[in-house]
Amino acid sequence: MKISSVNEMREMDRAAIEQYGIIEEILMENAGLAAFGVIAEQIGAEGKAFLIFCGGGNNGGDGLVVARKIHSDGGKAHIIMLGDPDGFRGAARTNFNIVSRLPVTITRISAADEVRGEFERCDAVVDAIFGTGLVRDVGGKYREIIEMINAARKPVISLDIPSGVHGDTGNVMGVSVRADHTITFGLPKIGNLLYPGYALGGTLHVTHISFPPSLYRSDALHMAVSVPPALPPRNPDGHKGSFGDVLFIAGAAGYYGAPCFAALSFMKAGGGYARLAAPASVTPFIAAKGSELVFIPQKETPSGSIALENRDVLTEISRDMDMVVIGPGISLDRESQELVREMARRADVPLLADGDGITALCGDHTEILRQRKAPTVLTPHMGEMARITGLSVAEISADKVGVLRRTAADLNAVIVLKGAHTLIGLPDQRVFLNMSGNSGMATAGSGDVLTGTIAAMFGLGLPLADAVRKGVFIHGLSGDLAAREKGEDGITARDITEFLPDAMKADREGIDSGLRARYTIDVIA
Ligand SMILES: NC(=O)C1=CN([C@@H]2O[C@H](COP(=O)(O)OP(=O)(O)OC[C@H]3O[C@@H](n4cnc5c(N)ncnc54)[C@H](O)[C@@H]3O)[C@@H](O)[C@H]2O)[C@@H](O)CC1
Ligand SMILES: [K+]
Repeated sequence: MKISSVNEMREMDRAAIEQYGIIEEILMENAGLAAFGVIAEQIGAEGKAFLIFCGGGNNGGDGLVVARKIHSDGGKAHIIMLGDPDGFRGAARTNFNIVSRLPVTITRISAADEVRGEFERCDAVVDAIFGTGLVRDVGGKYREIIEMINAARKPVISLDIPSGVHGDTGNVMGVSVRADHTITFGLPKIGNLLYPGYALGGTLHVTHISFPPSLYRSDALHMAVSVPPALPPRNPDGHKGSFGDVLFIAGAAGYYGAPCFAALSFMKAGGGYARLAAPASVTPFIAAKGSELVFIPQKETPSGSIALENRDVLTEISRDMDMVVIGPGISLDRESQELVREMARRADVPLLADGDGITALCGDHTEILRQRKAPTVLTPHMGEMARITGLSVAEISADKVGVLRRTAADLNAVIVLKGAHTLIGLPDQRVFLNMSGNSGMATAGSGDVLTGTIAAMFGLGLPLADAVRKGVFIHGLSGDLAAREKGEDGITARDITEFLPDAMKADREGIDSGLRARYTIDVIA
């Protein structure tokens, strides 16, 4: 499913109206009707009392449609007008005129306290205060009302997006409604799916409000929920080289975990042949944990990191590889950092840089990436993304998708921006949002497991961009399977690695309905 920005959704609304003559009243009716469907299913309508908080824009207009439907189906709708109804235009005005003639209570309030007592008498709250038109931080009576809604402990249904969440970022503009269900219109907006917005929305439902598919599936929409292609079948006649031959250049004195998790995860996720080039003195420690790996002990710097003088041998080996992974635990040693850059210049096979490997390629050195002929994959977390782009974390957070899109295109790299709902940016400007995974995976070494998993997907034969998306998905699935067994609190990188075979099996044989529901977005009429 595609994901839309606020502007793209405005453009779709405009196109629906102008190109197809689907007038605004129809769109708003569809929106309200779908929302009412969820309300009827979750709460019921007949004999139930609802508080419907409406702002002064079209989101409020949607709320008025819901109020009409509730009334029509035998429920009690009490509309609380926060905005000025004189400001309603178009379809919202039409709906306000209708509800004004119905025996529906409309209370216009200037202070939150005026409705404090109402919450006790209602069965559920409809949040139609702000939608995609939210432009500044929420304050004054709006803030108080939102805090009151959250404190009331009644079921809350948000229309389009929880009021207070920004549609393009998922960030909270001062304060936000916390909903049990959100019905979003047309397509999910970025803010419905990025945290914290995603978590604040409860269960997300999408209705296409009768847009034709040519609009909501348009190629002009660059962002989508990541649904990676199926795993290629394993060749029954294959040998270890048929499932990927990957060189991992990783590790330093004191950093045994990262190289070990990266290379072992590659094996656990179905990869064939992992060669690990780690400092000679570190190799025996890793070998004790992973005798399945093939070791290429490296000459060391005085600090115990991989020395630059290994570059020719590593370049030679890289020629026969399907992929080179560089960076997990490689340290910030000056020589090792230079080695990363040298390998990025020299490796003419796909290169995946992670951790300290990314650091080596930031700042003035990004030019090396632009000049690479073979594909590059980078797997930064937010801090590393800040280093790559020269922006602050706050600046990225204010436009995560835009920054990712521009950077992937600029560096001609596939960039995995790690976090809850990891984003994958491709050089052709497309951005995918991954739905698997959980908070327990925010743990040391988790990124190294991801690196190995992506390499394995490539080794199994998926094209690079698909392999990256699949790797991100399988990594999250593995974490979800681990969490189901152990709970989210205690998951370690080792658990994520250990569950990779189960994740692969589940992916091949069918993911159970509980998890599948979490990974897909509910579409309603
Ligand atoms: N054709 C369309 O455009 C459709 C739009 N729909 C609804 O329309 C919504 C967008 O409508 P609008 O663009 O009118 O915007 P909203 O209804 O989201 O809100 C805009 C209103 O809130 C005010 N506002 C913004 N931030 C504020 C703040 N921090 N404090 C106080 N007031 C603030 C604005 O001045 C404006 O009056 C969507 O989210 C969706 O719910 C749906 O009806 C479907 C069709
Ligand atoms: K809302």
